[in-house]
Amino acid sequence: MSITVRVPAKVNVQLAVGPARPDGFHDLANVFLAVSLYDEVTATPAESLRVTCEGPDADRVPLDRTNLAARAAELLAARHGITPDVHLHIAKDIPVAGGMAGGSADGAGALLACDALWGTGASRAELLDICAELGSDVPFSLVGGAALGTGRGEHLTELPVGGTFHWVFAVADGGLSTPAVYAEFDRLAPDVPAPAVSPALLDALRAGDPAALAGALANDLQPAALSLRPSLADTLAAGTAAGALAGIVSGSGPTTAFLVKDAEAAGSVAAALVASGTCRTARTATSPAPGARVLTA
Ligand SMILES: C[C@](O)(CO)[C@H](O)COP(=O)(O)OP(=O)(O)OC[C@H]1O[C@@H](n2ccc(N)nc2=O)[C@H](O)[C@@H]1O
Ligand SMILES: Nc1ncnc2c1ncn2[C@@H]1O[C@H](COP(=O)(O)OP(=O)(O)OP(=O)(O)O)[C@@H](O)[C@H]1O
Repeated sequence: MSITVRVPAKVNVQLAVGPARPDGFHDLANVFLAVSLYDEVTATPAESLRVTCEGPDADRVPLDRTNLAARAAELLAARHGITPDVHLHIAKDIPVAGGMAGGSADGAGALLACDALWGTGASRAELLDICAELGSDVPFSLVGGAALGTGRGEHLTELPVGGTFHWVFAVADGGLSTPAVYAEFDRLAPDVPAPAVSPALLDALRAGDPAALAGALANDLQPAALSLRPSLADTLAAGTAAGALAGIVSGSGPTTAFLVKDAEAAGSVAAALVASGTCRTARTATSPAPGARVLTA
């Protein structure tokens, strides 16, 4: 028997970053929106813990115990006195190291798949607790939809969304290291206030109004990502010149996200971005998307 779980990528429509904390993390006001690009994680009983991966970026995904899917299986098994003898296969469609929480998606997906396979019956609260242990973005991968993340991003409050938003994602060559981007943020902005969520942004989400959301998009990590990868400014310029309502670096980058008015605009902006030569490829998607879901039982 196998269990397959589908998990979405995310974009941060607001990422307000506070000062570095004593534990090295930063307090955030992090407004997550799940988008319709998905990884699938399949869990199958095996002799021992094993991870495999397929997809265009599969060669950049670690297959050892550092993979967040493997770590999720180990954490759940340890809590329930089980040996994590499972084969986890990742069908990867989310850009790797792109600021779209691909590794986090696989962690949440493996957790849900192993819970179903082993019949551990973990409560939602226990699953969210394990997700937070795996990484700051992992609880949102489980929950999906739209949510405000506080603390280091792991404390979630679900948010209402009044319509469908259309996006184009420009995928860059190579990745950016999340810790390196936060370190560059500290270097560029050593004195920052406590992070606060924007009421205008919450209103735009609730109304499902793309023009209002475009005016409220904000990512405090964007200057740091641009400092480490100056060519991202060309990608942002190409997307807005092609008619996007707004462009922003997705999370810690280097993927850039463009909000567009409808599906037709998404197609033309994606084509223009590819033709501009400022990105490796462009993907279209919509939001909100559901969180981690079991597909087969
Ligand atoms: C940039 C975002 O993707 C926005 O959602 C997240 O804040 C990053 O979340 P993540 O990849 O799950 O990050 P984690 O695995 O928890 O942490 C990786 C590293 O990122 C930095 N980090 C992460 C989250 C946070 N609130 N403050 C930080 O400073 C720390 O250097 C940490 O060691
Ligand atoms: N299942 C996984 N898929 C992809 N990368 C993984 C996975 N598990 C661990 N990693 C490691 O994590 C690094 C970051 O990959 P990931 O795709 O999660 O980045 P990201 O989308 O920028 O994350 P975030 O948006 O949460 O900061 C990779 O370079 C890889 O070494």
